[in-house]
Amino acid sequence: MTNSAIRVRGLRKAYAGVTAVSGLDLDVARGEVFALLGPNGAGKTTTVEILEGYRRRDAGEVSVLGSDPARPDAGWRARIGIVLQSSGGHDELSVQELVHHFAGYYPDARDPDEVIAAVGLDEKRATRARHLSGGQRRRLDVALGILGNPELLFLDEPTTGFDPEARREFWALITSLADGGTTIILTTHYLDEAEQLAGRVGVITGGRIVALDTPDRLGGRDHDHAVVRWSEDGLQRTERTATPTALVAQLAGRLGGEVPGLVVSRPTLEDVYLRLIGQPDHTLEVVS
Ligand SMILES: Nc1ncnc2c1ncn2[C@@H]1O[C@H](COP(=O)(O)OP(=O)(O)OP(=O)(O)O)[C@@H](O)[C@H]1O
Repeated sequence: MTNSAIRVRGLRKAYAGVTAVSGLDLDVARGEVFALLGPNGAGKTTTVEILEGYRRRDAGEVSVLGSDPARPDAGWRARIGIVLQSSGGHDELSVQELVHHFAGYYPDARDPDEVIAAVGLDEKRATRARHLSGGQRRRLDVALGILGNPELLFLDEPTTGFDPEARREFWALITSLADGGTTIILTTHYLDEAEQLAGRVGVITGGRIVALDTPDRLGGRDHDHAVVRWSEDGLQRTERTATPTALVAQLAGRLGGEVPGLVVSRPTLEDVYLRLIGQPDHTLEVVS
């Protein structure tokens, strides 16, 4: 068995003249949690749908769990879990009924009751799907996505609409799946979510990957200069420097000890991401 979960070379897809994916290459190893980031319309969903076997490509080579998703068979499908951006249906069934019902479709299903507990819906087992809150409905989607014990799980913007506590609980669930060896492809607009969950992130814009690395190294983030802010003579000062420690020591000497209003910051994943997709850097804009 190869160590590759996903291998993509030169993937292309256009819709009636609109290029959605334009020569995308990607490798994801088994056991990785990989986040795909990018602005609206970048080509994430198109790429993921091609990987899932739900959309035809125009050109390129694609292998997912060793098979071409353009020719999916039931055995391959059963090895893949999908949590779509929006879901619905079966609204009159209870959580328990739904999860037990869908478990019957998989050759190697997890225990439905354990799955309900794992997504934190134990207290809602008897509740009809249409009476769940948005965040609870999303948990149910995840329950249905992991029910077949997939080797590869696609999560499309999984925590949209979650409250902060629910997001943390969801992250813990995803981490436990990853610890158990599930390969996870996550698309998200939440940079903190990518940073928390993903071993590597790929930034896609204009239908191709423009940067790919671990969250702490993306776009040269680990070598980026620090921004030092402080107050002096009634003014807010800001300086970007490769040697923040030396600058702070110099300021402490000049200002006679404590440096008023001192903040030293490195670019966040969001700063780097915005730079990569061509948005202006605002980190130096606060000088007054
Ligand atoms: N079914 C379709 N028919 C025509 N054009 C489409 C179709 N689906 C997507 N597109 C276009 O393809 C491009 C890529 O869309 P895609 O949905 O893959 O982007 P995305 O990165 O997933 O965006 P978002 O973050 O908004 O979900 C966009 O310009 C979009 O308008």
